[in-house]
Order: sequence, then C-alpha cells, then structure tokens
Amino acid sequence: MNVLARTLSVHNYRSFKEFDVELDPDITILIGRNAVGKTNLIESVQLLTAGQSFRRPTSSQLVRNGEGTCRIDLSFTGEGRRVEHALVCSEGKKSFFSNGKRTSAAGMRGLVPSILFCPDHLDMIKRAASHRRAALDDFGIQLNDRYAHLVSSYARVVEQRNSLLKEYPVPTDLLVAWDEALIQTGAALLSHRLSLLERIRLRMVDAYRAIAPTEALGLSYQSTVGEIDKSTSRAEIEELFRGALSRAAEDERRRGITVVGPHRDEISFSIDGREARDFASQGQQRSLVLAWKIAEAEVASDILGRYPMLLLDDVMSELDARRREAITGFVQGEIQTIITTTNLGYFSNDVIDRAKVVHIDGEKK
Ligand SMILES: Nc1ncnc2c1ncn2[C@@H]1O[C@H](COP(=O)(O)OP(=O)(O)OP(=O)(O)O)[C@@H](O)[C@H]1O
Repeated sequence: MNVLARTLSVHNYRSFKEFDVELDPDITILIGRNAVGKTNLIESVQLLTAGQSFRRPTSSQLVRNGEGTCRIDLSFTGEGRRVEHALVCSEGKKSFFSNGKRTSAAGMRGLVPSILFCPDHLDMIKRAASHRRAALDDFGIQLNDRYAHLVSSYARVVEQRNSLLKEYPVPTDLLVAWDEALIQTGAALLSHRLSLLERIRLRMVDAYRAIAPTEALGLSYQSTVGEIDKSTSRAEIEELFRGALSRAAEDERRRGITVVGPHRDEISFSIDGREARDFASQGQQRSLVLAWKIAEAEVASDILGRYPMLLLDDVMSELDARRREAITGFVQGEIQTIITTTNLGYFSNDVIDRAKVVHIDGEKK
C-alpha cells in the first residue's frame, strides 16, 4: 500500500495567511487565476517531501511579507501509521520536524518522494548541462542518503579546491590533498549517477515509445574524466579521474577552477541516433522530458516499492492533447498527483470526475 499525503496546511507562508486542503488519494487539481499562489502550494509539498524546493528559497523568502514566522504542515497516512512533517521558518532559519521532533531537511526524505514537473523543465534538453545534472542529482538525493551525502560533499570539495586554485602561487601541497578527496568523492558520485541513469534509461525507453512509437530514444552519460559507463568499476573510474586531473593541471591553474569531474559532465539524449540537443523539435523535447518524469516515477517505485507523488505545476497548458493524455493515462491508479492549472478545459471529463478540484480562491468542489 502507498503512503499518501492527506492534509496540507500553511500559515503565513508566501502569499497565504492561512490555507488548508485535504488532498485526494488520487488526483487533486488546484485551480485559480495567475499569481493566486498555486505554485507556492506545490513548493510547500515539495519542501515537506524532498526537503528542498526547485526555487531553492531562503527562510525569509518563505515567510509572508510583513510576518515574522511561517509554518507548513503536511500529514501522511499509510502502512499502518500517520506521519506529520512540518517546516517552521523564523529568524532566517528553516526548522524541519517529523512527528514533532526536530530533524534536518534530509529527515523529510524517504517517506514519499515527490516528482515535480513544471514549465521550467520543458526546455531541460536544450539548456546548459547543469540542468540535466541537477535533474538526475535532485532525484537521486531523494532516493538514497548516500547519494545525497556525495552530492553535498563533492560540491564542498570542488569549492575548496577552486579557492586554492585561485590563490597565487597555488599551494601545491594542499592542492594534492584535495585532489585525492576530489577523485574519491567524485568517483563514488559517478558510480551512483551511472547506475541511477541506467535505471532511468531502461524505464524511459518504454515511456518514450508509448508517446512516440516510431522513434528510438538514446540516453548516455558523457564524463569529463573519460569514457565510462555502468560497467566501469569504481577503481577504474578513479584511475581515469586521476589521469584526467593530471592532464588538466595546467588549464586548471590558468583558469582557477576545477575543470574535470562530475560537475562538468553531460547527460545527453538522442532520437534515432541524432543528438536531441541539436536536432529535436520542440514537441520531441517535450516528449523526452515527459518520458523522463514518467521514468523517474517508475524508478522510484522500483527502488522504494511504492510510487512517489507527482506534482504537475501548470504543465498541462504547455502540452498538446496527445502528451496531456500520456500523462493523465500514466497517473491512472496508484500515483497520488497534485496538478495546478488556470483552466479545467485542459482535462478530460474522465480526469475531472476522478479528481478533487480545489479552487484556490476559497470555493471547493
Ligand atoms: N514571501 C512572500 N510574501 C508574500 N507574497 C509572496 C511571497 N512569496 C511569493 N509571493 C507571491 O506569490 C505570488 C506567486 O504565487 P505563485 O507563483 O504560486 O502563483 P501561481 O498561482 O502559480 O501563478 P501562475 O498561474 O501565474 O503560475 C506572487 O504574487 C508573489 O508575489
């Protein structure tokens, strides 16, 4: 049985003084005019499921203008228990709670992961590689504590190393010590990325075929450390990393930054063997992102044994009828979904009948 989110309440949070909603086990549609706060609500659910939000807000950005403290509560039931997650923002700090006990952002993860799909993601294929890396890492962080730990440790090592590379003269002895930290943490992160990406690839191929049956999807990881794939061992990755780092030494000193490692890698998509970043039409790019999101939901379910929540923020207006059907067809059944929209016209009667429709300006159906 799935664990389901049941009630969401916010107090002095972003645009809201007070707002409470009971979430449907199946589909909740939040409808309202522009700027009424729909995305704010999606963000609040993301904060209490993933421990972070796509907007990467500071504590004070979450507090309603003119107020001192905000609070968000999200309750869950399932597997014979009830769990309450909360976030309190006050005096510039975010404090997370699980069943009343103080915890960290990581304490929000692992219960019900959430997969967000918003208009910003639609051009993920064409944007800078950092967006594709973030898509993979943000997902990995929710599934595995070790992955989360590696992402933050690796970022710290790169930051530290970059500040040494900016010194003049570069303190070589210190840099050597950080080289080893970079290689060890980076190789471990690469192993995690490759195995997660392979799981996504396998699911994404099927999801893409369901949307575009005549096109063949490819997905690959291109690393700045060298040619690696899911079968490359950790020791081999470390060796390649060491070699790439030593070849890059001069370039790094000249530019004052770390130029090889997972923070510079590329995740690339192809359709019928052609690089999607250069050749895919806008419709094909959207199908790729849709297939990626569906694959994330499947992989989360493969790993955790239950489906995540799907948060669809204003994407229906961006997709054509065929792609809208692909996504609503996918959520049939076991995936608890929250959808925001300004217009119910994007939904079939079948979906509206199944869903709980909540008008953000107060009225509920
Ligand atoms: N800390 C805050 N205090 C007060 N208002 C805030 C705060 N943070 C955001 N807002 C307001 O919330 C509103 C935006 O809300 P949101 O992005 O959720 O709208 P939306 O309903 O998703 O709109 P759209 O349909 O246009 O995407 C803006 O008017 C913004 O000024």
